[in-house]
Amino acid sequence: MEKELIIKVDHVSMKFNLASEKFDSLKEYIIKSLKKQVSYNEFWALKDVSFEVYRGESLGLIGLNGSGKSTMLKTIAGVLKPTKGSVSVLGTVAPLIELGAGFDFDLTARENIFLNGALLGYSREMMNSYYDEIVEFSELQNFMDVPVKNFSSGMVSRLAFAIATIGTPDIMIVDEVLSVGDFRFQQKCEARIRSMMDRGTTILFVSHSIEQVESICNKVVWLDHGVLKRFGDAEPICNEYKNS
Ligand SMILES: Nc1ncnc2c1ncn2[C@@H]1O[C@H](COP(=O)(O)OP(=O)(O)OP(=O)(O)O)[C@@H](O)[C@H]1O
Repeated sequence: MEKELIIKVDHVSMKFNLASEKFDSLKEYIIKSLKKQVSYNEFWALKDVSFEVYRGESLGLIGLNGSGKSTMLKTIAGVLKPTKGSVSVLGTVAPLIELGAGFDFDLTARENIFLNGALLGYSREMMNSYYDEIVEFSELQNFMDVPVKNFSSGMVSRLAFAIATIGTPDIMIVDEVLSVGDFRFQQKCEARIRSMMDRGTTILFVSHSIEQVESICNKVVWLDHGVLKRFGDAEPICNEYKNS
């Protein structure tokens, strides 16, 4: 059977401009900025990165702190536009990047379920049909009418994970979220990710746990200072990474 291309990352480079001097106040920065007196250092977080992902694969991104993993995922999620090159994504994407980022902390958990659903592009009817499943998975049955500002960070993550993983998206981006919550809940999240993979969802996964990457992913991208160091089957690359 012909493999179906689902993501194509084509010669992607990403530049950030970092102000090269310190400012004592926002006012000083704005004035200097308007007078064009602010100088910037160019910083390339990704340098000419290319790889492809096929339907049903699960791709891990590995590399040291600051190597560009999150930046890469954000360009695939469409949050960042690459400075050079292009990213084509052929399917729906569920980004689990900053869990709880779309919450209004003054609203209750129940209200946030519908708010978050709307942000993810889901209708009220769809959220109604998934409501019980979200509550059950998050194990927050007794807290649905409590404002989210009173939740612990683990509770926020549980609710956000339960909302973000409803349905069967073509691609799911999982950035470090398996490190939230307690150990038992992490295992429950991992099981849910596996069942989505079984239903054909392609997973893009970032974790500092190389064991987790090895157990979930069959392909790996290894980034080193924004450069693609290795791309291919997970096992040999993870072994090389562990020994590096
Ligand atoms: N919005 C931004 N503005 C300026 N620099 C940025 C921005 N986002 C990321 N960077 C820089 O780009 C580099 C890559 O960051 P990125 O978050 O992609 O790395 P990472 O591999 O995910 O790191 P970690 O493992 O620590 O999460 C870092 O040096 C970071 O400081």
